[in-house]
Amino acid sequence: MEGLAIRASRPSFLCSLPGLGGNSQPRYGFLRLPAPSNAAENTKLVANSASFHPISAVNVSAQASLTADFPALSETKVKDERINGEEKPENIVWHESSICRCDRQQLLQQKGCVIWITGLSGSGKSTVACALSKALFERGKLTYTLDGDNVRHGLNRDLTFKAEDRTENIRRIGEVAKLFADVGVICIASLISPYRIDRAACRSLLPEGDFVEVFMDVPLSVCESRDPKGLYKLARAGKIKGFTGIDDPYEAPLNCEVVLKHTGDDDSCSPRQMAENIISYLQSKGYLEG
Ligand SMILES: Nc1ncnc2c1ncn2[C@@H]1O[C@H](COP(=O)(O)OS(=O)(=O)O)[C@@H](OP(=O)(O)O)[C@H]1O
Ligand SMILES: Nc1ncnc2c1ncn2[C@@H]1O[C@H](COP(=O)(O)OP(=O)(O)O)[C@@H](O)[C@H]1O
Repeated sequence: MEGLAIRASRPSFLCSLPGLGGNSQPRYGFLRLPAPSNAAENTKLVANSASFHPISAVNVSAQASLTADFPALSETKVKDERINGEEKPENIVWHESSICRCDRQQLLQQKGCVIWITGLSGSGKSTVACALSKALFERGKLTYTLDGDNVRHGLNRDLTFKAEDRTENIRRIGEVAKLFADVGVICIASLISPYRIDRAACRSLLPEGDFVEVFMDVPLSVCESRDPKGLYKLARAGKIKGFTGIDDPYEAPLNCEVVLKHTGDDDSCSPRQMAENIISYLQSKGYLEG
C-alpha cells in the first residue's frame, strides 16, 4: 500500500498513483485492494483504509459476511454511507472492476473530463459543443455530448423548467457526465444550468481539474435577436412563463475555466474558433494525452 497518495478532498475511493506508467501527471483510479483470503483479512484491509474513508464497524462486519456468502463479492468494498451529503440506503456495496479508469485512459490516449457549457438559450452552447466534438474527433479524441434539449427527450423527459426540476435535470446530467469521464471520454454537457449552486454540485462530483466550466458570455440582447426557436418571442408575449433571462434568473459563473465572450460576429467569435479555445485549454492541462 506504500506510495499511495490519497486525495483527502474526495469523499470516495479515488486516489492518485504518482509516477504510475512513467507519467508525472497524477492518475486517478479506484484503489485496488488485494482479494482477501478470508473474512478476518478482509476486515483488516477495510479497517486499514479507514484512515481515508471512514466506515462503521457495522459495515465492516456486513462486508465480511457478504464476502463469505457470495465469493463473487470478494473484491467489493463498503462504500461511504454518505455521498454528496445524501444518506444512502444500507447494504449497498461498491463492486470493483479489474480495469480502472487509468487503464481506459491509456487505451484511449486521453483523459476523461467534463466540459460543462453554460449560458442563456441562444448563446451558442449546442453549436460550440458540436464544433468541439468535431474538432476533437478530427484529432482522434473520443467525446460524447449531453445536450440539455436532447436529454430532456429521454432520461429527463419527466422534468419541467421550475427551479427544482432544473436542479434535478442538472444533477442527473452531472452524474451521467461523471460516468462518461470515468470511461475516459471527454464528455461535453451543454445546458443552460442557470444556478451556480447546481453547477458547483456537479463540479464537486469530479476530481479537481476534471470539471471544465465554459461560460457562453453572450448578451441577452444578442441571444434574443437570434431566437432560432422563437421562444424569447413567446416568453416576451407571456406565453412561456419562467423563461431564463426573461422572468427566470441566470447566474453567470464568477470563476470558471473558460469564458467565450461574444464581441461581435467576427472570426474570433466563430464556433470553430471557440472550440479551438477550449481545445487549447485541454491541451495545456494534459487532457489530450493518455
Ligand atoms: N422556461 C424555459 N427556460 C429556458 N429554456 C427553455 C424553457 N422552456 C423551454 N426551454 C428550452 O429548453 C432548453 C433548455 O433546457 P436545459 O435542460 O438546458 O435547461 S436547464 O439547464 O434545466 O435550465 C432551451 O434550449 P437552448 O435554447 O438550447 O438552451 C430552450 O429551448
Ligand atoms: N458563434 C456564433 N456566432 C454566430 N451565431 C451563432 C454562434 N453560435 C451559435 N449561433 C447561432 O445562434 C443560434 C443559437 O445557437 P445554439 O447553439 O442553438 O444556442 P443554445 O444551444 O445556447 O440555445 C443558432 O441559430 C446558431 O446558428
